[in-house]
Amino acid sequence: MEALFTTSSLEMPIVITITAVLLIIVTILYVLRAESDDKATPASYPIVGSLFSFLRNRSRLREYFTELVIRAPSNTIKFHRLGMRNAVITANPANVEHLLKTRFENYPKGDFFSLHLHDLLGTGIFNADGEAWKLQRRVASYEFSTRSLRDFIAETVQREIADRLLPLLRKSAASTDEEGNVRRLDMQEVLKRFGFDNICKVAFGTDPGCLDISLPVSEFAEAFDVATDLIVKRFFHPVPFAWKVMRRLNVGSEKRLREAIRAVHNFAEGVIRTRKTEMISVCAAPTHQDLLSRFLSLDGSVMGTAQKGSNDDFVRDIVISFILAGRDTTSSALTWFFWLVSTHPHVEQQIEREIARLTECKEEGTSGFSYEELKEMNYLHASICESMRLYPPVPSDTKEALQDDVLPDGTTVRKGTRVSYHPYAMGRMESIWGADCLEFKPERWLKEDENENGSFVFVSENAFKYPVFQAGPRICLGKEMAFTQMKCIAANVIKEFSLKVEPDLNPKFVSALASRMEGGLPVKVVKKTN
Ligand code: HEM
Repeated sequence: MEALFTTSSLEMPIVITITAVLLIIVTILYVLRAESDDKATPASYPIVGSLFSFLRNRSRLREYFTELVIRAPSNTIKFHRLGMRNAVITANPANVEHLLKTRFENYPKGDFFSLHLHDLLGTGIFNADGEAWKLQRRVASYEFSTRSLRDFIAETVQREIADRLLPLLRKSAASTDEEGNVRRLDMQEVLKRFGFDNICKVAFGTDPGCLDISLPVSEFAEAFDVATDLIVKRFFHPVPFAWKVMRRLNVGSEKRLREAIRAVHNFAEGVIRTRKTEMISVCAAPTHQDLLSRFLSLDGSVMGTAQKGSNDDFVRDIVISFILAGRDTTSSALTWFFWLVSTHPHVEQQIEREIARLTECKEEGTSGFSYEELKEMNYLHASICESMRLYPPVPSDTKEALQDDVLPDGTTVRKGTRVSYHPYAMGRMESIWGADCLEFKPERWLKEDENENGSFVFVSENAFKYPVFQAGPRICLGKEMAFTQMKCIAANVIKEFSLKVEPDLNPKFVSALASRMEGGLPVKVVKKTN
């Protein structure tokens, strides 16, 4: 009895104290939240920041951010998260121009991004700022001149299409199951393999032969896949920087990542050694004029100004960066494009008409398309742009402020803040695209040709309203190459085949370094009769 009495006499004050403390905390949180100066900021609390909002929306973060920025009065939100720096996300074109052009020097990729990707990319262009970036940009730009693009289409893309892609699709069209139905093919996987073969030829002059299913799967391609998937996980870990501890202990995903990176580096270093020997034995005249040769031909002193490690490591990093930048972006764009075309038959018909018009004067037996013919395909160009508006291969991109700043819409940015622009949200904004912004309408990119009755020409959109390829000094270096390659594939496929998707397919947009369709794009390949 006495003991009981003693306990309850102690319990009461404890309960009261805990309740009072909780009430005070809740009140402080509420007041601080109400005092937050921001427009459509996710609910934020001291110390934990917007952690609860993120946890609640963790399975749909991109959609959540899209809703928030579209709702925000100036299409910009601010937040912070436990253990992370303050962050801003904007879908305001004036802010995007400010970040990517006007105050370009104040918004590099920054340490946060670079730290996460350094093990795989080192100081390659995709992960570099300052002098290292400038040098790579200047040297690599020759690889993307009009002349190089013309050769690239004729020698690389057309060959991959004629020798591998079209035979694979013909085989698929003829392959039936026990009930006589055409078997389905994962078009996303096919396009991904095409992209990898292609970019390896541009960067290295080597052909991993991923699209040739008679060859064994390339170890390099496999290791590259594992390495990129695992390194991206570092950004999405629930506990920021937990990956660093795992890396130190060499356990779990970090152990597998280390092995995959080793395999990627070994392969790249092997190619570099072979090429150097070739260059010496043919008196410094490289047999291939690809990115690798361009960088190996540079004077060591030029490289020395831009990098810290050995020249060979630097060249290796550069080449790997290019493979990463050019690998999944075009396949992602084309996967969504083919799905949209197959669900919008009038768009497919318009593209067919455009191809027929351009090929009617061609000599009998001439196959493929020249660089000039591809340039004239305005409707196809508009359809690809329209598809990337709704499904951008890079749905958002982040910079880091070097100094305090104020964005054109008045948002204050503290030094070290991570500022992202959001092409995915921007492609869905009425204020930019009008009331029909959620519809797939290639026509919005076309206007009547003043010189030719009944013809239409493509009209590009302001790059800061449509930053799908980024914009300003760091605009995607492979933009023209990507368009020529995508148009060449699309025109060849649509000319010969229809890709049929299940009518009730409701694909999910997921993103890592580049976006993709969850579960792939299963299609029935049907050969056209014409
Ligand atoms: C549809 C296809 C493509 C899209 C939408 C796209 C988009 C982008 C974007 C948004 C960036 C900026 C990324 C960042 O700084 O974080 C970028 C950079 C870059 N892209 Fe592309 N890209 C595509 C295809 C290609 C291809 C085929 C190549 C060829 C090699 C390529 C090479 C590069 C390079 C080298 C950079 C870095 C440029 C720099 O930092 O100066 N891209 N791209």
